[in-house]
Amino acid sequence: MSTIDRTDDGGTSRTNRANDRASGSNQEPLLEVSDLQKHFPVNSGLFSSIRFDPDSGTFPFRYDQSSVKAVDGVDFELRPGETLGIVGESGCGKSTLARTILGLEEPTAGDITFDGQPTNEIPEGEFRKRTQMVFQDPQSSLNPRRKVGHIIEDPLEGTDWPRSEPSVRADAEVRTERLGDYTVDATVDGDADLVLDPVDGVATVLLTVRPDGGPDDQAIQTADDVAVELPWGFDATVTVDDTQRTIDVDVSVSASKADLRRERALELLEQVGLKREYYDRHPHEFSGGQRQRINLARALSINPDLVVADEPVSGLDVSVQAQILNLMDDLQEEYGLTYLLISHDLSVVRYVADRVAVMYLGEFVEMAPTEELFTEQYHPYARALLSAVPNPDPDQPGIESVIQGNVPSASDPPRGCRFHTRCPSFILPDGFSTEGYEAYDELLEAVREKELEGSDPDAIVETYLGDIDASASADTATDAAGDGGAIPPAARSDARQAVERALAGDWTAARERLEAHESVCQSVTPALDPAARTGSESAGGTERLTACHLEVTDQGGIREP
Ligand SMILES: Nc1ncnc2c1ncn2[C@@H]1O[C@H](COP(=O)(O)OP(=O)(O)OP(=O)(O)O)[C@@H](O)[C@H]1O
Repeated sequence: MSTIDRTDDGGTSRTNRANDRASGSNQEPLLEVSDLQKHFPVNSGLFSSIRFDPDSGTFPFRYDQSSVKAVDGVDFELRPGETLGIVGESGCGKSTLARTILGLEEPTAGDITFDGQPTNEIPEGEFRKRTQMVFQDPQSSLNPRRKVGHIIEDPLEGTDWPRSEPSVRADAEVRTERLGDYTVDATVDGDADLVLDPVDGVATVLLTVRPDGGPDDQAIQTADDVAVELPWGFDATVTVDDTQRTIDVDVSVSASKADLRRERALELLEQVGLKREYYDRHPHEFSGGQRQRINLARALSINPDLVVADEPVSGLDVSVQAQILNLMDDLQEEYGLTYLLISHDLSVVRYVADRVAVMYLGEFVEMAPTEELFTEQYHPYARALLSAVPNPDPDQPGIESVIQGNVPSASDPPRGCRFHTRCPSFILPDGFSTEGYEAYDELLEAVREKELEGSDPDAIVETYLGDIDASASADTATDAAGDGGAIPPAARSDARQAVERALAGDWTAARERLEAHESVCQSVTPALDPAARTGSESAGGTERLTACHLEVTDQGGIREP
């Protein structure tokens, strides 16, 4: 599988710019996401939600309220001009996170703040103007029946750009060239904001006034001797008062809204490396890379602050991927864009992201500056993921897992650390061998499910834990328990008592007694906290965050499950 090489043309300057951005990390965040959750109900219809349950009392049915926990408690900040990459296996919740941030999905819980304001308090139109999404598949996200120029203009129409606000005062900022003693007075009529975005309610029109033809101002006798340069869409009427040595310039808007949108689309086509003549063509006349350029032009048309790109180069040739990523980088520089970039392809994220968040089953498990994460991963899942390879099958994009076991269901994620069922660094409780703990855990699971068979406690304990000590190797047994057993005596004794309680019908007490010896990986959900190990602080001062009990700080670093 080929990957994008960061050292190709432009790579060095990109790295430097990323460092510059990192050094600006004391800026206020553009986006703050706090404990964000998005759960989808498993059953949406009334009848499909009703489940047979003989334990439900007189009416043996219950309402199934289970849900897919697609995003389940995500926190992060994104600073202006920064690129945060999000990686994780297929189905871990990346797209749902992006869609929820942009308001395309209603959050189940949590807060999203954009430029200091909760997004649910920002008028929808205003938020739409400042955020855009670049979709995964440029083939399907471009309407084949429409001209690309019109496709690029869509967001402009959607946000009613340019907005006509004749009441907005317009200032003409005059640049004069070689005009000596002349005073230039400029007034702007009408909808100056049609052309230039008003800032703080004042539209600014830059115009350059100079003598037309002659080397000095003595040549100015009439308006014909004055040249005025204006932005596209403006006209100027010039009057020269030679006795007072004043040149009056009246500026008016000459273009219609449609003209202005068209001009903006043409400019954008050029900016994304396409020709103005392409305006009238249709999407099928373009290659995949060109279509993604059109997508970018459309996204940028309304000058957004935040662009969320979900698999923006998926399915493109590697060389074209690099061109598109370089273009995104250039546009970021030019427009001061902030990117949230989702990709299953780790080389893509490495190429453009300043920081990377690794996502697993709806949660972030590690977040770090890109190169530091790629150099050393602190979370076992991040480690496993970075040794995985992208799936080369274009019909099945996603990360082909090299991690043992299946991804657990997002509607019933494991307790504690969600990765513990597949974790190669699972923390065994004191005194247990691996085999001993697996047997103990099976007994605990049977008690949770209320599925113990038989009535003799000793026989039941024997069934689950009986041959562990015998089958454990001498080394394992000695190392694990220190007393020759693979299950510590206290746990074995508690198991016996737990089974007795269960047989007496007190399943809760039985479960709690067994849980007293549970691994911390199962009993406690690790928080995404600064890693405890030396060097957890990156060179740029950004903390490396990791949700793993192996990285617990002195202050605790755990949160309630
Ligand atoms: N509208 C929905 N209704 C129900 N479940 C959904 C919905 N959208 C997503 N899901 C589920 O939420 C989980 C996360 O899906 P999501 O598409 O966000 O993951 P992803 O990481 O983007 O995956 P991929 O890389 O394959 O696109 C999955 O279990 C998915 O089936």
